Amino acid sequence: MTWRTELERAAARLRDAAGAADRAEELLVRAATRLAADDTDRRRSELAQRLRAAAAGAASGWLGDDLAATDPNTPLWTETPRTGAEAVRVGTALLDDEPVFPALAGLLGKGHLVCDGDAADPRVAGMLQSLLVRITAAHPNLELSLVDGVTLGQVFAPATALVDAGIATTVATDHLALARVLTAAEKRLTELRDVAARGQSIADRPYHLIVVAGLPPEVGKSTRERLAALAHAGPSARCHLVLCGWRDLPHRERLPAIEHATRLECGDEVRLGGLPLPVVLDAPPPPALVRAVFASRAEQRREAGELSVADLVPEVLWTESSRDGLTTVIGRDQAGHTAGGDVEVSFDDATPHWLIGGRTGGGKTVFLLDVLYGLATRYSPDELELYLLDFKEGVSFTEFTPSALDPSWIPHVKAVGVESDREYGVAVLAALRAELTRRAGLMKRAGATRLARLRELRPEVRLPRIVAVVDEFHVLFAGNDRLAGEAVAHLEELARKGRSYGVHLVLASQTISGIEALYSKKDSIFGQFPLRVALPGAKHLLDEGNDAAVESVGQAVINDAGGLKGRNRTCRFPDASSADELLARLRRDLWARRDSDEEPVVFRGFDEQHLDADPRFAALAPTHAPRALLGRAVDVRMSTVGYQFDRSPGRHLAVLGTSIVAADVLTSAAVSLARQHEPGAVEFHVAATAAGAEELARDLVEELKAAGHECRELEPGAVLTAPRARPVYLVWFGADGADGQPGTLRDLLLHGPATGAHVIGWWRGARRFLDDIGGSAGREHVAGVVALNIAANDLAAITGGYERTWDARANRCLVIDRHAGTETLAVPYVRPGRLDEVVETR
Ligand SMILES: Nc1ncnc2c1ncn2[C@@H]1O[C@H](COP(=O)(O)OP(=O)(O)OP(=O)(O)O)[C@@H](O)[C@H]1O
Repeated sequence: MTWRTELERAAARLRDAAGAADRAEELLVRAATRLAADDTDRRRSELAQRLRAAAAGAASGWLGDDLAATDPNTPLWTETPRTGAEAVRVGTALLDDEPVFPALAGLLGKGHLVCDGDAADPRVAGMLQSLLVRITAAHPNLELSLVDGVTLGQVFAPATALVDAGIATTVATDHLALARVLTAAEKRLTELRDVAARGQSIADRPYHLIVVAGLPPEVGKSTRERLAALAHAGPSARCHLVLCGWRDLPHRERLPAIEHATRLECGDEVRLGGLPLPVVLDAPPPPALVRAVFASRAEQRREAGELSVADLVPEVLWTESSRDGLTTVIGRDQAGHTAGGDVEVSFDDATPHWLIGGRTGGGKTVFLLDVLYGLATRYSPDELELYLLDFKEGVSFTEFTPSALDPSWIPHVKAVGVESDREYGVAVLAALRAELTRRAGLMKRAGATRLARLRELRPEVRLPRIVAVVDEFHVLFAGNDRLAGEAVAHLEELARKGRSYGVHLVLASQTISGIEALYSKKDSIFGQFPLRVALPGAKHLLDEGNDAAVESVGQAVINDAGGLKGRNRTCRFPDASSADELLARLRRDLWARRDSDEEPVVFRGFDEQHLDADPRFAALAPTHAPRALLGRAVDVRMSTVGYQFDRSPGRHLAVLGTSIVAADVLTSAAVSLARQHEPGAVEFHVAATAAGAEELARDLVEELKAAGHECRELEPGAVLTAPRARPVYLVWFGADGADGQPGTLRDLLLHGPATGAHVIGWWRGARRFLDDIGGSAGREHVAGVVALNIAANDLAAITGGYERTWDARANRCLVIDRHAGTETLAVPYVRPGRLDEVVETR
């Protein structure tokens, strides 16, 4: 073959390989006719030059220049090369041992490069290193997976900076790690293909390049077939391979075909694709250049990739309308391990409710904080209200409430439960359900079928969308008791109707059983949560067969179709837990714009409640219907729980249980009653027959006297016989045994109220109390009971013998008013510091 034919063919191959050197052939033909036949050398060099120029057109700058001559300070490209620049230089074509033009292979955007030699061959190693520098310098948005089963990662050692910056994965050196690379690539591929199938463009997604410097020795048939399948499907999903060491071995079955590939054969001579000329592969680039390129790309990526909560909040606060839904940015798309576009999540007709799952420490709290700050900055409190419930130990939502250090709060937040009781959770759900009913009524009357329409018809009515977050929601179902039943009923109703009325639920759980609990309750509930957020360790959250998952904290799979395969989006969200200052600033900005000073109700299950801190105590004044204040109800507003005294028979109060908290309840009752009587109008008799209560009784006497009231301390033996000149409250610490005069006690219970005499007594033993009041026949004589640490069956005996579910626990009491027919779970008022002193026993 003459050199001319060779060059002509070379030009043709060059065009094929690079796809953009089509002018080369044309130039060649023109040159050949113009030049004299005997002017061989000149013609040859001119043709070679033209070929070089043509090759430069196909792969210029970082993709085609001689790296040995490239200045390390040459700027990296900041934009992905245009379509048509798919060629990259791998070496130089030789003619008569002279380098004539760059040898190019079509790679990103075109196909794969497959080489029979591996990185154990220094020629291949040099080429790979050079290729990596070229591609890294030319592509700002690239994902790399590196595999080296022959030099144990040595060939990629210079790329450590890329690994550190998350551009490349850790080099896989064995077949297991290779399998992981393939699994990740397959997932990414499926995800992108699904996006494309939905008609969305994937042109802005990063390329994924898998560079295999040599296959690990254990690689079997299935891995080879997976590689071939990836090669087949890869280019349409921006995935490309550089596959070295791909050669048939003796006594092994033949390798599967790799489609879309340019072949590189590394025998004595190196041949590239159909190029008829031998090729000398690129040598390793100068180390200074490698370092400069990798370090500056890594730096750029780190800067671009840093996601902050600031990226989630709008520049101007509260500009959005929630008429048709709520939408916020949660993070950046990440189909692999590099950053992409913003990912939005919504509460709207398509995704009215969300389900979030992930293991402990999987980032659930941080994800929720990101969402809540994103929403609270976009929508004003007239557009959005928040109810936040957390059933575990933790401080997740206290972030939104006033504290000793920072009096600000997020004005959208109506109620926050931290380590809430299930009862509190059920109360919040019940309140939301009542709101549904209210909205349903409004809609009916207005003739609207959608919230958006109702808002148009009744602009004067405040109708914010409501988002209720329930963290560790499965706690609600624990026990499978009456409360669990109520919780399920509320959740079902809210999930089913919330969409129409603008009430949205976010249920989160860190346990598999949490999700299963919901699933097993009723399929219908589970199906009402179309937006699924799978954090690391999430199980059973997505559809069977949808195995999308993330492993690193800070990432989430977001699926907007009830977990359906093909609707996953992998995203990265910022770490709100390391943005204290920013969050505090946002909170204060939002707070400064509030138009109401109503603080969120904060229910912390472990908090003591103090009478002095209750504004309703401060507001007490003399009245004809005095009410003893006893504690704060476990309800949405944490209402004050009281017990009213009037002249009807049985208006007495018995506090039952061995806990010293009973003494505090008595004190609160007496002190609050004292405020409701003019001094001199009533008398307080205080008796302490329970050991340990003397001091408390004395303190009470002091306090009542200081308030100007008549107050007598009664001695044992004279408690029931002391003369009563005017209406009297007998505050009795330790009434067990009725001071040896149960008959007198019964008489007082029966006739006292008519003359203004009421007993407020602490009985340590429930059975003793029952005996003292004359057994079950005397039940009606004491209408008020505060149950502390007494057993459910004892309480049942006192109140009427039916089955009850009282679950005695520290810092809770059950306030029963038999006349009013009410039973209220409450946190009793205690003396400050009381809970630090006592270890309650049942
Ligand atoms: N997006 C993120 N980027 C970086 N780190 C994060 C991110 N999200 C969470 N983390 C880290 O993980 C830690 C645990 O996160 P988080 O408290 O949200 O987990 P969790 O799932 O709520 O755990 P638990 O349920 O045990 O409270 C955080 O303190 C934070 O350091």
